[in-house]
Amino acid sequence: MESRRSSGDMGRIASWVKSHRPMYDRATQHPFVVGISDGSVDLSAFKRWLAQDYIFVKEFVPFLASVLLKAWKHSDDESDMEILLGGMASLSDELAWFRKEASKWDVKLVGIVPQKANLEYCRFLQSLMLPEVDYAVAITAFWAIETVYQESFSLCLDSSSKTPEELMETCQRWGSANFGHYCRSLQKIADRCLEKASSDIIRKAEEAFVCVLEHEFNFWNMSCGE
Ligand SMILES: Cc1ncc(CN)c(N)n1
Repeated sequence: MESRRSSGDMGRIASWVKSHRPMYDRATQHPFVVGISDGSVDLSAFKRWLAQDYIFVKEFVPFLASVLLKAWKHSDDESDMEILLGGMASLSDELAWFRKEASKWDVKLVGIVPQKANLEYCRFLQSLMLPEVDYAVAITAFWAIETVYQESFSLCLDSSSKTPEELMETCQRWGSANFGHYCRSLQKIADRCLEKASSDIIRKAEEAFVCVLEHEFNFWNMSCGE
């Protein structure tokens, strides 16, 4: 994949969102999410997503720990640690929320087998945890993973959406303005790291971004039962 220079005042991340727009939209406006926002979602798909995402989030914790470790070792800005620690605290909250939500929907979380798309996504996370993966690459992937959920679930909070009341809490968790602010902080960190990165690291970060979009799309498809 060719690495492009970011154009004008646009940061590297915004330029990638622009140049990969079709893939970005495919990941952030998936029929699963559109179904939540227009009220047509199949509740069995929602329950499948809930159980599979719980498995994913459990894997996401060590991934974020590896990003934190990289920030501690390589970041030149102390506020990165603060932002990432805040992210770790919300993951702890998120896991508790999954358990509560699962009991509300009568979804079993124990003994659930991860499906293929989930396994592949978790394997990708594990590959990014390796110490040789640069901080700029890992933080770009982290930003992308959080942002896909932010963009997706914020769709369901639009004034024109018909999101069912019982799914509003799910949508607020990732679609809220607060979570949006957090994602923009991650984007700033990623842009700052990429500004100083070599062309090889920039190329790897762009590849990681594209891989996240692909995995997120597959994850939604899996949730729909495809
Ligand atoms: C698959 C997936 N992608 C992103 C997120 C947001 N942390 C999540 N919970 N699950």
